[in-house]
Amino acid sequence: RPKNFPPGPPLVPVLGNLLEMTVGSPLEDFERLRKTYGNVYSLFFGSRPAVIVNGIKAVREALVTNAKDFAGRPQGLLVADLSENEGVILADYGPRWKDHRRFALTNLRNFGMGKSAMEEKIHQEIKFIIDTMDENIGKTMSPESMIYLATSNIVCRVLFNARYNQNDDFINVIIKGYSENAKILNGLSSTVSQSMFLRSQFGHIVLQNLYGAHKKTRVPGQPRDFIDSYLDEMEKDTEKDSTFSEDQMCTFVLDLHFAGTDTTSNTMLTLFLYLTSKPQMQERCQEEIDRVLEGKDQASFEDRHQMHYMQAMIHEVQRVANIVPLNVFHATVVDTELMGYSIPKGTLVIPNMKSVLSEEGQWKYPHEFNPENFLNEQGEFVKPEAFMPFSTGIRMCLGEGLARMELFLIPVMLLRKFKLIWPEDAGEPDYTQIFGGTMSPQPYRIKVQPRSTQ
Ligand code: HEM
Repeated sequence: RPKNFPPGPPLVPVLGNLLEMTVGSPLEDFERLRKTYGNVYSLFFGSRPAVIVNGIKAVREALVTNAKDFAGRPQGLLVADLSENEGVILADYGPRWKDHRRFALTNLRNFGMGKSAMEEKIHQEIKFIIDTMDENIGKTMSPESMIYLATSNIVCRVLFNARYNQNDDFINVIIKGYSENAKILNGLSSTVSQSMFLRSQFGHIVLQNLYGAHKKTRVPGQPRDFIDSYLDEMEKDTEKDSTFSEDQMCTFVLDLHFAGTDTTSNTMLTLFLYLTSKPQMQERCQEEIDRVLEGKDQASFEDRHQMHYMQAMIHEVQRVANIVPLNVFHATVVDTELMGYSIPKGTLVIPNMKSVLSEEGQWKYPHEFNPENFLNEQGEFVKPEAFMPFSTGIRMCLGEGLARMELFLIPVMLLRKFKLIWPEDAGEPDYTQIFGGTMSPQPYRIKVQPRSTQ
């Protein structure tokens, strides 16, 4: 270890600390090592050093106080190499990332994020979910593909001004590939061919179908969606060192679609798992929803301020679901310091989000599922500082506004109409998660009944 580098377990030649890690589920290893070496420690994956950052104090010092120093993405990991530093999620800190992040934020807002225009897009998709659930009344169903389709379509409406059906190629090829891709996004395991296949398929679909069609029908300066806007930007920015290009656009659009679909749907699926298997909590949400929405056709995002328990339930699910458990890996862009240790430029940095989302001292009930974690003594919704499933600092999730709208409107509208029942023959609910770059719940089925009050 370099001088004043964070401590860690002894190194084995060639392997470094790889023998310390359990393949497929390193989260418990990270927690065990934290107890021995403290909140900032180091591990060597082969010869590559990594610093694991735990607990709110250290995570904030890295990602907020020293935000720029820690805003890079590791280079030389398999998946980052494949995307050749394109897109936004894995792009290293620099002009290309900055331009595209700014473009994404501006256009998400222009196409409705945080506004009623986005609520409308979400409500249109909710109608399709309700139709699917109506068709399944009295039966048991797996909610997985229904939820994936809805979250994918909400992002597609913004990116391409389009939605897809269950049988479209787009959904079959892309969405099914995501569960594999999520596991390799951080380069933890290496189904590289899968990722390459996915990227080339997606590139093909975007370039051949969407891009071509957009080019023919667009009116410059009057963008209908992200792709039109990107084309405007490419025309505007004709300087040699422009960071906007056709190739770049493909990865960028894939990034936004992937980031917006996989995370949101796995969170939503976890929410439905808890709502279905904890009927008393479900009923308490429904009482609140009925009271606040009385006389209204549909919920609006503003209604959340009157729905303290529902909000607490959603946030508690996000806390325990810990959907992006090791964040997206960061890297230092200069020689810097963290909690008194020296961290050289280019070091891989892994913020361990679980260590914050269940940190003792930050939560009333750090180790159990309990919406009271987000309620004060008056029963009002409060958000503790340690709630950071979207990360924090200058690289934090740029789709939080959209995700929060979906995570509120979809369950509220469904709980208003349907009772979700844990099937009698389903056995005990299994809350253990499947580990990956994005965590997912174990597959489960629900039984759907119309609400008697409706
Ligand atoms: C529940 C849903 C979501 C969760 C939990 C989530 C979480 C995260 C996390 C932890 C990061 C890494 C931040 C960092 O590196 O410090 C991230 C990055 C990102 N997210 Fe999300 N996200 C969600 C939904 C979305 C949605 C809906 C979109 C867009 C449509 C989106 C787009 C992105 C993008 C583009 C990045 C990369 C930002 C950058 O590198 O500068 N996410 N997200």
